[in-house]
Amino acid sequence: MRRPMTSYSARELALKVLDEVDAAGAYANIALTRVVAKYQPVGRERALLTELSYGTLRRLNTIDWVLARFLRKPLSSQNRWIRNILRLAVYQILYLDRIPPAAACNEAVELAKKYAAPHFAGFVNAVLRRVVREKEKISFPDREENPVDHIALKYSHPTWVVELWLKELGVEETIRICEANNQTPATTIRTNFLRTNREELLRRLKEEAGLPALPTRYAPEGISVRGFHNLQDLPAFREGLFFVQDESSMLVARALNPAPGSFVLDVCGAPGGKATHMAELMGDRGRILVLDIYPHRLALVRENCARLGLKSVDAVLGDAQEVDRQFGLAADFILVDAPCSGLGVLRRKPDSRWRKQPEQIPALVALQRRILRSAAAALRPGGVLVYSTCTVHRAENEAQVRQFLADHPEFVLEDLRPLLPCELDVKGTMKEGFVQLLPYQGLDGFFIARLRRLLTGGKG
Ligand SMILES: C[S@@+](CC[C@H](N)C(=O)[O-])C[C@H]1O[C@@H](n2cnc3c(N)ncnc32)[C@H](O)[C@@H]1O
Repeated sequence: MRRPMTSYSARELALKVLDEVDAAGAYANIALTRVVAKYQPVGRERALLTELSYGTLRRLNTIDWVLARFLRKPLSSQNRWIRNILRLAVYQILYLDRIPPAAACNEAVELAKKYAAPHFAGFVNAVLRRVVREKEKISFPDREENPVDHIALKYSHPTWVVELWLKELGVEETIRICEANNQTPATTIRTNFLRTNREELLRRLKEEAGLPALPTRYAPEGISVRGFHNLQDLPAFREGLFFVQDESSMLVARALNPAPGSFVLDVCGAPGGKATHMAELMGDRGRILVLDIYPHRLALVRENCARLGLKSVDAVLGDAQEVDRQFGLAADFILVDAPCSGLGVLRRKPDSRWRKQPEQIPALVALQRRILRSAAAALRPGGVLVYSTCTVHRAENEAQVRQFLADHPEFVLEDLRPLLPCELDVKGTMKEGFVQLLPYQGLDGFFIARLRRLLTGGKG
């Protein structure tokens, strides 16, 4: 067994992750990977490190609001090590029952001495002891009087995201989504049906790595793995037996359901999660052309195809807004897995909710509209187009598709019920041809719409 290189505790390593994110603007997953590579924590310490750093980042809004109650100077003007030491300790005090509050306080005091200066010890101790004493008395803004602040502070989400969901979904639904976004999601993998089957892969995962793995609920190729694991290090990964992918994402290829032997355009296709899935569903027969505007992401498509043993996928540099000029009426199936605001995958990336800005959205909506219009022109009459996003936002999803249909009478929505499990259909829209998947269903928040180009002219 690998031994830890150092005697750094999980809390100290979590502090290093928080500091990289706060001071250097690093992405949490990259900062965590760096810290793990350098200090090599193992087993429970490795799991606790992830829990502490990701948990603190997810709950940042709540933690900072709570701390502000106990500080005279704003948190933003505190010494940056002290700021993150306090955040880390408050996360443990408020959310981790298994860690005694005294242990969280004591270690915070030691970290303050080591990373800031010995004179901070008394201050850190006093603030945290007060948080422990008074935590039961903390009351959030009233839910009825001020639902935006109530949800943003209690469930730690940006105010603008809460406002958007409240307007579209109401209080109950918004709270359910925010709660789900604060849970650690399982990792899911997709069985490569061309090389193995799900039972066999489950057996290998158990035998080779002792992984607690279970079949996923909705996608017949999916396997859900709990806890932290270096899946990429497994022989089964290197042998191309699986691809790491969320279950929602697997359902997109199933909604398109391309026939073996057909020509498929995947116009925003890197790194090839859905393209490789489609190739597997097609028995690697036919041709799938993946476009993307980033060469380094296209290289990942090729790498994934090589590992999974797929020959029917080509990856080429191209702008999805211009496919109409290159492929007039040639494709049998088209996937538009559009760039989007990503509000459906906040549970996956703990710091992503704080990085997004509402000002970015109008340009995305306009880009999606141009991509859809251009892609549609490359579809043969009778062909099928699936539009998908990983967001929960009407303007990018249902409204985008409705606008497209208004502009393109030669397209109709097509019933998704024959293609996707009906238990997913919480809003009852699958018969109309689209579905909004939500994180509280246990998968990423995706939108999927299936459209068919009529054989002749328009509807009227
Ligand atoms: C949601 S991701 C696609 C994920 C991919 N379908 C998969 O399953 O692995 C959106 C992709 O669109 C690409 N993209 C953004 N603007 C584009 C454009 N104008 N033309 C083509 N691709 C674009 C991004 O680089 C990104 O890889």
